[in-house]
Amino acid sequence: MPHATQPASPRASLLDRIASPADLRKLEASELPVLADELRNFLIDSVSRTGGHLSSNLGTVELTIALHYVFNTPEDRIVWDVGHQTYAHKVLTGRREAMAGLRQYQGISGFPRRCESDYDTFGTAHSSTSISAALGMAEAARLRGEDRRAIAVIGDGAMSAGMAFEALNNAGDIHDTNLLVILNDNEMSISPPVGALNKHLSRLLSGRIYNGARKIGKRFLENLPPPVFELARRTEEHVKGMVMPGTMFEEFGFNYIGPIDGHDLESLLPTLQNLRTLKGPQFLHVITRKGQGYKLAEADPILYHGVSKFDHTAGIATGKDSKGGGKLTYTQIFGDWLCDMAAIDKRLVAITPAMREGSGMVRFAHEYPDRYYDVGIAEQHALTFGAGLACEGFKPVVAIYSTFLQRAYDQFIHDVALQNLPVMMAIDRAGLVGADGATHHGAFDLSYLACIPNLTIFCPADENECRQMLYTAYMHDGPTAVRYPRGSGLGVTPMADMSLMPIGKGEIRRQGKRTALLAFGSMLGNALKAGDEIDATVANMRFVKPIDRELILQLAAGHELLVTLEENATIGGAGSEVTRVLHEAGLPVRVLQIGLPDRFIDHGDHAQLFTEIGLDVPGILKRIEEAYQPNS
Ligand SMILES: Cc1ncc(C[n+]2csc(CCOP(=O)(O)OP(=O)(O)O)c2C)c(N)n1
Ligand SMILES: CC(=O)[C@@H](O)[C@H](O)COP(=O)(O)O
Ligand SMILES: [Mg+2]
Repeated sequence: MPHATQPASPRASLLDRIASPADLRKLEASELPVLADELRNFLIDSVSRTGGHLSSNLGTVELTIALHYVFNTPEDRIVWDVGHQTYAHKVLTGRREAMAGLRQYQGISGFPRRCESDYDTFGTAHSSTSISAALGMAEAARLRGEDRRAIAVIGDGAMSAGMAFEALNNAGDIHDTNLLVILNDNEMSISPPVGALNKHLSRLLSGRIYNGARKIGKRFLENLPPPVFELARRTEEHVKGMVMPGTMFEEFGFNYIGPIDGHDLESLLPTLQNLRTLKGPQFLHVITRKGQGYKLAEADPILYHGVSKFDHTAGIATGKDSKGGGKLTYTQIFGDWLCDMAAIDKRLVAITPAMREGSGMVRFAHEYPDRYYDVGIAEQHALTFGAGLACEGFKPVVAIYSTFLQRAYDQFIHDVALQNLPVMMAIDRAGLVGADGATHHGAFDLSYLACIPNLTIFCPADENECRQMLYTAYMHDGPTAVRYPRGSGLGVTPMADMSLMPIGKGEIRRQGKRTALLAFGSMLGNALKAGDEIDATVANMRFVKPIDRELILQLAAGHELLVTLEENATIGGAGSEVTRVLHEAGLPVRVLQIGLPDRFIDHGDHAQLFTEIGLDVPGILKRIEEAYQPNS
């Protein structure tokens, strides 16, 4: 079954013949394993040049080929969950050349996007949306009397989210909806899978022998006329009930088939061909391997889940930090602080919704396994679970990416903040994240958090401030959020000692004239540089809530123009808080709000994106200069 391990061949002959799935369908089925080799080699080479989500893509090469070969795409709709496994799909749907610009500035996205191709039926990147979206498409076809299929391809990690179950619950109840759910089970999330669902899937895997026998039976059953088929199917369920409990997917009303080997085209093709003819909700369980065909990724699928550019013959040097360029990252500062804090306070418990590596919790998980909770892709549950722990006197720290916190908004308001519970959120990836792009930028957290009562919001401007703020937030008796960006900061080495910071107090970092720059968090560095250029006052505001009203009024009294700087949407963010304070005080000072514009920002290098939207130093200076123009 395993095929390629070598770098890309420059003359990938079958691949050369494919500009679209229509070309793919002209190949003989017997040629497809060779195509899979070529495609896999191409992906290894291509991702080594651009960076990207390697392991998941290598695991879905055969499945992608089989789906486009059997189904009439794009008429039949494939919805890829998360969409981090769509590189083979991109190549087969006319974007082979464009892969050179994958995740690069102005290049194609690392995820499916409707604006990129007709074959990208639904934009994804936040997980567990595929079944809902595909169900909507299947229902649209049914309502219009159109004969086409909708297929959701969802991973075992993504399957653990509540939203996937909400969709199953709905879909299994609509008997004549032509929905096919394909569970791509590689027994991995980003990290090893967790939870009872995972155990259920493992039990299904261990029932292979039974299922193998069942598959043969199914081929026979499918050739029977419908009434006899139905009777036989019920008999089969009865027999199965005696052998092993029904799969939970059958209990949800799906016809469950599998598990089958997702790298074996000889199994995949006939199974999909059969499924294509079946009506009603179908569920196919395929087993794949993350990193399949690239030995280094097979051996360490976590390291190769998401990679920067690398030398594919040597692989990624383990331990190389691709996010901070060799400097200490905010994520590492959080991870170290968490362990230090846990050592001095036994009440500390830490929660991650499936982001152990990305959130810097590997060491904590190892050193404090009893106080570590990976709850799966379940942001909503993570917050309310933390609230429950806090009710009983524990001190939960929920580490969460800004973009994924969007999922848990009501849980934070209703379960944490309203009850004033001391749940601390360590919000990583706040601001622009770079190559993942619009779906992953932490663009909105200040806007959606600033309006919530009881919450204290910390914006560290450098690494040491981050450590001290994490400590201060943890010690605070109420809900707190510390937001910090992806990667490294100004390079200020954190002090080992931890001390409380005065809550709601900013500081003046540079005294100048005429213009005052009010920097929030990650914008301090550029504010100081811009301040030097024009001899402006620079304040490190530190808090968005409570905001330092006294400092704002003081700056307003001594300057002609206040400029707020934040790596968050300008609308509703920190700058809006500043203008609100000034408005309430009745001060007619001019304010220029600089932050993320009112549009979704694409992927690309962080510095390029900053230049594009004018958050770099020249951009800031230009906006200030314009503000002083007579008619501005
Ligand atoms: C709502 C949400 N939370 C977290 C993530 C981060 N994330 C991306 S892929 C992934 C693991 C997905 O596992 P699985 O669905 O099994 O796919 P695999 O990576 O194994 O191919 C996670 C947690 C996300 N994309 N969306
Ligand atoms: C697809 C997904 O959601 C994650 O894999 C994400 O790309 C990780 O981002 P970081 O690289 O910033 O951890
Ligand atoms: Mg998986």
